[in-house]
Amino acid sequence: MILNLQIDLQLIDITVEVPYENGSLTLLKDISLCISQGEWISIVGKNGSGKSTLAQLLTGVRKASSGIIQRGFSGDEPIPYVMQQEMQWFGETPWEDMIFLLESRGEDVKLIPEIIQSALERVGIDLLKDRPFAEMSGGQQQLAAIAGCLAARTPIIVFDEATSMLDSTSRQQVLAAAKTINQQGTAVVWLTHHIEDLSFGERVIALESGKISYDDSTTAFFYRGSTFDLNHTTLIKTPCEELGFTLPYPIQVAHELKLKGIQLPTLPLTSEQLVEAVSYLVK
Ligand SMILES: Nc1ncnc2c1ncn2[C@@H]1O[C@H](COP(=O)(O)OP(=O)(O)OP(=O)(O)O)[C@@H](O)[C@H]1O
Repeated sequence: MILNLQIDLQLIDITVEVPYENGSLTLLKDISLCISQGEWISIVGKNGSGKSTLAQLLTGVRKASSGIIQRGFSGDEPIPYVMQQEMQWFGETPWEDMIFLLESRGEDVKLIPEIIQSALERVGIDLLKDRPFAEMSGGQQQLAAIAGCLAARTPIIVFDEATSMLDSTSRQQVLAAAKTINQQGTAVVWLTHHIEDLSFGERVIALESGKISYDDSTTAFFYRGSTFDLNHTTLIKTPCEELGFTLPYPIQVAHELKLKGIQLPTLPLTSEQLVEAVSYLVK
């Protein structure tokens, strides 16, 4: 595998077009972005904005019509792609799949069982190691995919609306497992239209009609530019609101407090962070 850990994965002026009726349809236009090793990037956009097309481009499932992709630290192996459904496996069970994955990456055969067992335990599905994927739930399959990445120490993984169909417990399990591999150094690209998911990463890229309309920090996405008049009418919207999404509840509360003249010591993204910021004020 060719890996250059110093170099970002770069998309430069990428356009994706498909044949449509008598001409062509542009799905992505002038996309330029860099992904660094170990980053967690959230890509957000409404239905049809081009998120899956971008995910397919990053994972190599789809080719660009024009532009350049420099794979940098992500190397030349296929990038794991976790979706709601129709995941691709090399074996019938997690154990078989991970054996294939590690052998194909040249891992020492004697160490493979221990590495797999440890990865399965870390994401909490060691008891399902011999269960056929066809008999596993969507969340269990996603955890199996994450265990594979953990075992193989893959440099990057792409999640495309992966948790949309999961109940809240499975969703939290998948997000926590994704955070584990990210902390271990795997870059995570998390595509979603669930605005609450964005608090897991520090950077947000927003897509609108196949173009990048925002690429900056998560905090700025929820707080930048927001000003109100005395009737609570928004004078300038945040990038999140500009995109047509409602601010998550803890962030709405922080904006309301600011409007009432109460400045929190930090800008919270989650309920837990809001509680912490308010507790600091009332100490
Ligand atoms: N092969 C194709 N031919 C014509 N239109 C296509 C094709 N593939 C995708 N599209 C259109 O391109 C747009 C972007 O699709 P894409 O699946 O990337 O969006 P998305 O942001 O992932 O949407 P969603 O959140 O609904 O999954 C959509 O309007 C879709 O209908």
